[in-house]
Amino acid sequence: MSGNDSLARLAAVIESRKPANGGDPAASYVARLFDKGTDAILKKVGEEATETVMAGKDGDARKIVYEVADLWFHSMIALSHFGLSPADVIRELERREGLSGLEEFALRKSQQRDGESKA
Ligand SMILES: N=c1c2ncn([C@@H]3O[C@H](COP(=O)(O)OP(=O)(O)OP(=O)(O)O)[C@@H](O)[C@H]3O)c2ncn1[C@@H]1O[C@H](COP(=O)(O)O)[C@@H](O)[C@H]1O
Repeated sequence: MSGNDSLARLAAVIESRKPANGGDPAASYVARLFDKGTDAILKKVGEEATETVMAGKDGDARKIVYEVADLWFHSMIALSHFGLSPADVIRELERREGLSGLEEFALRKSQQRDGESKA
């Protein structure tokens, strides 16, 4: 079983918790978060990112995995809220495959300079 399969299965469960798909805030954590709306969803992403940083500072491998799982889970709820899916993120990572971050940075800077000189 690949990680992509688990992410796709979780994404389908998250999708099923949307109000339009009959998600019940009384019975589901995900449905409750969708019901609370954008600010609540983004707040959870921020909290879990902070908790990931704290776990990293502690250097505790078990805690890091636990907090990153929370962060991925809440990021997936945010993606779904905005009509996106893990497949969109995976496509973007695949697009970047083999392109060094330093090369990409240099390319972006030169495109910005070109844009500025044309303006
Ligand atoms: N992977 C998760 C998952 N990870 C974390 N959580 C919940 O996310 C909530 C927020 O976590 P926090 O650590 O912030 O804890 P908290 O309860 O807010 O408390 P504080 O720390 O803020 O005081 C907790 O209630 C966790 O149980 C999750 N809830 C659900 N899932 C998956 O989503 C599926 C659907 O869940 P329901 O919509 O609830 O059926 C489940 O079958 C799981 O596969």
